[in-house]
Amino acid sequence: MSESVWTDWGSLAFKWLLLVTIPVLYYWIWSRSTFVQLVNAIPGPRPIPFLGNVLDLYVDRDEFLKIVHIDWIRKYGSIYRAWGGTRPVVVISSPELMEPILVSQKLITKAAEYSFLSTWLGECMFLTTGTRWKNRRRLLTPAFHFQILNSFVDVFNEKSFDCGREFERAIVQHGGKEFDVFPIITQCALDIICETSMGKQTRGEDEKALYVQNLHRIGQIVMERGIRPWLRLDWIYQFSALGRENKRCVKALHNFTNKVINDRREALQKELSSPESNNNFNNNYTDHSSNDSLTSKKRLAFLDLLIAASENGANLSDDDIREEVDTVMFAGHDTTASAMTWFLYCLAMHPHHQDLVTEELDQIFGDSDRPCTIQDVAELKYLECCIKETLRLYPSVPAVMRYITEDIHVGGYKIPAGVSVSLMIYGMHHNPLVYPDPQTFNPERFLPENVLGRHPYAFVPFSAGPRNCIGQKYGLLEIKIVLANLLRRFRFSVADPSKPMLIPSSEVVLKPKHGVPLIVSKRAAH
Ligand code: HEM
Repeated sequence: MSESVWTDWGSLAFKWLLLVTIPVLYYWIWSRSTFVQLVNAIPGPRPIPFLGNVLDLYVDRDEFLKIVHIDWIRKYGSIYRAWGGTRPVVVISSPELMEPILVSQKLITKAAEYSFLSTWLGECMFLTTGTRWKNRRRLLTPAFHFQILNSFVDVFNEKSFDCGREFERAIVQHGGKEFDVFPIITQCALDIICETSMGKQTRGEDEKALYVQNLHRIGQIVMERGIRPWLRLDWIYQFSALGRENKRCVKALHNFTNKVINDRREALQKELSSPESNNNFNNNYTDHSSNDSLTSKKRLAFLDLLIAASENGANLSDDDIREEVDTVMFAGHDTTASAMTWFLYCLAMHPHHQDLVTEELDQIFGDSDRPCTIQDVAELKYLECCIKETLRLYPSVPAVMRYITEDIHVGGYKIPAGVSVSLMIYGMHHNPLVYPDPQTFNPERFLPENVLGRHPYAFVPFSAGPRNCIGQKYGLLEIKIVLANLLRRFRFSVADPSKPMLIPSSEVVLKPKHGVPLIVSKRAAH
């Protein structure tokens, strides 16, 4: 063998040695850094080099939820850490430890994991931070003012009556047997957000079905990407099957919202150019940061407010508008649809509590078919307890995450800047130290006398602090009116009440993995 062959072999072996040695050396130095030592001072599952705890979490979506929200909290306590490759996440599940992070005016930056949503939602209010977030939040807050919400009550009633008619059709179609109620409720919630916040929209059934299908899939894609660290890298992700599917879903979702915006612009143009128009639209847009303007001018609903703002000099491009519309279309119906579906499921599994809700409804409405009013809503106390207990057991958003921008101390540990913190709403709501017998559906937990003494951050389905849910009041009002109208007319039950309660699938919004099959029957005299 010639000398040059040996030299080639030698240089190849040397290159391989370097290729292995450099990452190992880098990892060894990194693992001794103060950052890693501080994170590892917090208890948590044992990580393996380079992969961290990824293999522990390479499981099905419902199994994932059980591991991170139940098993590891039980094992390591209300604060634990886990490694997604070389990225740490500190996981918190007690009200005392969550409070300082939720109320902080500084810790308002979303964790890097949210960037998986950015091909779809761009730099919308939900994802962005700093001045951009503050400006957007201030611009959009008036669209959720109680005067606006009161004007939506008719739509909430009308759409819940439509939903009732869908249920009647489905009862006949399924011969009185079980059927999945989730699609019917989702349709109702989507119609409501389209008609309230987006102006009157008449979107076709196929179009809406396709939107919901793509939305559902993108929620799953984001979770799947989150538990595969190699897919965090955009240049790998975009060529992967999941990345290509992501692109297809986003295109379809944007098509839908672009049509929503264009149709509304056209409708407004027609209104403005009609002889009866008194050009209220542009006159009604004001910078709501001044209190005078709050009282002096009529308010605009969400999309009208965005369009008016862009036409009146606010710094809002067409993409900016689409991103906010995408966010509110999704956040404003997927969350309420999930909450209403889980509610019907909980009452179907617990007929005694359903009886108490219907007794309350019968006292207020009797046999009348009249719509539900804001005054009725205030009287529906037991219904509200059941809604809260549903949101405790099945919070539509199971966790919120923050990026820690400066070192903080929580629970006796120093969390260094650069870490992601996950605030486990689902985990805390199921933590036996916070709620005794947490798996049991018990709406009495939310009677005023039983709430006394409970930590104010023990129940946070809408998050809390500066980045809480902007649509909280909207969502609760919608849920109450729709559910009141449905329970006035229908009874919900399950074929086999002895089955254990369903475990949800961990997605951006908590979903029933295989739908929620219920038996729906018409109540006597309704
Ligand atoms: C059951 C109903 C709802 C639940 C449980 C819920 C829950 C939440 C939670 C937990 C957050 C904080 C997310 C985070 O920090 O990552 C949030 C934010 C948000 N929600 Fe809701 N939501 C609901 C309904 C709605 C509705 C009806 C709308 C709009 C019509 C809406 C719009 C938003 C927006 C725009 C944000 C981002 C706020 C910001 O970052 O400043 N939500 N929601």
